[in-house]
Amino acid sequence: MKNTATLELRGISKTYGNGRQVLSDLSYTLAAGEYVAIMGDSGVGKSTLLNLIAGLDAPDTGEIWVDGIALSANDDDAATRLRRRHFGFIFQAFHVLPHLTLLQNVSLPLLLNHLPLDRAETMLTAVGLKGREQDFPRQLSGGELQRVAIARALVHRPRLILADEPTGNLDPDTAQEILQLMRAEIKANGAAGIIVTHSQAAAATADRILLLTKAGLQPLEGGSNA
Ligand SMILES: Nc1ncnc2c1ncn2[C@@H]1O[C@H](COP(=O)(O)OP(=O)(O)OP(=O)(O)O)[C@@H](O)[C@H]1O
Repeated sequence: MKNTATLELRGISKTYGNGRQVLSDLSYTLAAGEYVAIMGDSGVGKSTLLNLIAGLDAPDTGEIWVDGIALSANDDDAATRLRRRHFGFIFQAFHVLPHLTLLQNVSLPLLLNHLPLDRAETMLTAVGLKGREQDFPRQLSGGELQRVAIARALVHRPRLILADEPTGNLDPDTAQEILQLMRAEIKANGAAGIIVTHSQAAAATADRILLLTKAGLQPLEGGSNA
């Protein structure tokens, strides 16, 4: 493993077409094995930041480096390969595919990355869906679907896990179990993770809590520091 930061943000700025500047000259470095929560007022730009890191949108200025590779230096194919192999997304927008069984859905990142498929079943069990492998997404509740999305995001042991309100539609006990699973996966794989959340309980499962304001990302007390 290269001895570089897993994620490095250098002077990121983003203004939307309507002239609204959301992020201004934001810099931050996330090391391998680090798990941070980002909190902040509604509209401050948390999802915008996560979308930029995910490569779903491009910053106006600045660079985003993942494992020593600049995202902007990648052509589209290379960026897609990097994301597919190294990223795990837990976003509301990343729907579970309706025509695939749960097992097929969770197997997808393994298939695309030519990895052994057996971990798909393990991950479904880890999120409490053992015995539901052959079910289709339409047979699941919203919370169960979210757990499938989480299993799919973690199954290929990504280097960088990005989660936007991952437990928003889970009951508190299940949310805690899933958050601890996310944390355990990040730590076991020497990955890095960012969770964006309004929930203090969810944020407290990260190593550190960062507050996003107009001034940038500032540390806040309250992470688990474990
Ligand atoms: N595609 C877009 N076009 C124009 N403005 C946008 C776009 N996406 C987001 N915004 C604006 O940018 C600002 C930041 O939005 P963002 O979703 O990043 O905030 P957030 O901190 O994640 O908020 P919340 O906690 O409410 O989810 C908001 O004022 C929003 O209206």
